[in-house]
Amino acid sequence: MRPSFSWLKKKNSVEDVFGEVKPILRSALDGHNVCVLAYGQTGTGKTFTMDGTNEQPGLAPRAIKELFNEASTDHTHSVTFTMSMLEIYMGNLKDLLSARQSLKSYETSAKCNLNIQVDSKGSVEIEGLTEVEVPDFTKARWWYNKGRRGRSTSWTNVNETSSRSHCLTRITIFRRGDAVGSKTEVSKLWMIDLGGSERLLKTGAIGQTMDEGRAINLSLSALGDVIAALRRKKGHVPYRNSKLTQILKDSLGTKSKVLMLVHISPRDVDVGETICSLSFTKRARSIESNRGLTAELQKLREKKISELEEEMQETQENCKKITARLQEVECQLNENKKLFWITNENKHLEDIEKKAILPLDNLKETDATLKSSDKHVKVSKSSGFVPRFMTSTVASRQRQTMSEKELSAKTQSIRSVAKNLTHFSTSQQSLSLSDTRSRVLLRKSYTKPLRAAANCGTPETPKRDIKDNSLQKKNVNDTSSPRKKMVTSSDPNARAKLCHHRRRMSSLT
Ligand SMILES: Nc1ncnc2c1ncn2[C@@H]1O[C@H](COP(=O)(O)OP(=O)(O)OP(=O)(O)O)[C@@H](O)[C@H]1O
Repeated sequence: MRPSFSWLKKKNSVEDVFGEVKPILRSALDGHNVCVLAYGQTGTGKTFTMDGTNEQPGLAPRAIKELFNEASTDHTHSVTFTMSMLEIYMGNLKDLLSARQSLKSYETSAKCNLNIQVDSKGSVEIEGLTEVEVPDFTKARWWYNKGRRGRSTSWTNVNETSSRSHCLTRITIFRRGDAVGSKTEVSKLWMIDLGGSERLLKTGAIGQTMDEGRAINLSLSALGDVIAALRRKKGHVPYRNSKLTQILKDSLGTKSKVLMLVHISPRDVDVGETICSLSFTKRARSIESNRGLTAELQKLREKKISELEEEMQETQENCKKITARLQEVECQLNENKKLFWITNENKHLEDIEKKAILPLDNLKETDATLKSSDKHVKVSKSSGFVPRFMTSTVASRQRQTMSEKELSAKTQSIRSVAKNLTHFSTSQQSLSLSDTRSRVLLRKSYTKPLRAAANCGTPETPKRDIKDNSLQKKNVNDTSSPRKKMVTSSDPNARAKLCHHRRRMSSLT
């Protein structure tokens, strides 16, 4: 079950890895806050890399030793160190160097749930956390081993001694110049063994072990969010989303230096987790630091960033206002559209009403137009100025005669329909109907055939209309027959209204 680490031993011993860590320790001694993180899938050797063994010490003891070595070579400053160790277990802070740290239960331990404070300068401090002075490497190593023993571990499918928490070791460096009146510079070196990111199904974690795994995954994703915000140079960095990021607030920002060691598994079955780990660290790597910038340039850069942020906020507010105004205008437009349609509908109905009352006038106009076009054709023909290619052939003359015949048939049919309508409008006026809607319906049913006759291009349709209208004409003229035969409509509503009027009429006569 356990992955093989023989390849790691050969190619990357802890000593090789430490070679990469060394330069950043110098920065810590120079006054920068430094953070060394061991990140990766569970069981890939984070704890081993950080702690090591007695024979082969890990990065943390090596780093502490290196700090003492460097400090001893600095003859212009006096450097002292203090050390603290804590564990973030299920969102709680546990002081690993406290005298009572051996208590396993988090409820009974007084040194649990320590408060995180940020001072006016933005420096993070953990209230009540044990801070021991370490005069030399031997003492420091002793404290470190003590702290390690207090960590919470559990058995999982992947790791027999899986760390169920994040372990943070802090070395605070006090550096004071030998000159009289010189100030003490304080910087921090964090060495962090992060809990392993894990797929709960794979680790087979249940109960409390599963909750621990979930808590670790949550805080790792909070760390990912902070990294993403720093990378995008967002105004707001979500440090407060987890205890881990709250504690590291002053050591993960732009003024600090971060080194992340990624641990991956060599097994094929872990390729998914390996890709996740690598893409996480790729994002972390793309955070731009202020390295190489002078203090003046840094100030300018920060000023510019805050200006741009303000501008962005202003633009966003303007954008909101414009969107609201746009919505208002859209509402107004819809109302206007509705009004327009209502008005137009009424006008349309009025037009229909007018056309139905005066169909003969329109007909006369149509007739006159037809006659004038006839005249025009005759004039053009008699003038004799038609070019040769425009003179009609026998076939075209035949077509023209046929279309003239069709046109005259149409005119005849329109005239007969109009006559019927005149009859109808006269009788309708005499009816003195009170319901205007039924009047409109009646007119509609009569103007339909008229329009159909005028629009239809086929000669059959007018014929049918003529037939219908002649029948209606007959009914109108036939005084002996009852009036109900006079009007027919396909609309059942209109029929009902007509019956009503017919009853009224019969009561009158
Ligand atoms: N380079 C190595 N050489 C020899 N053994 C190793 C090496 N790295 C890890 N191991 C062994 O593999 C096992 C798992 O390693 P370790 O506990 O350090 O993993 P981890 O990533 O810290 O896991 P978790 O996240 O679950 O705490 C341990 O028994 C450890 O001794």
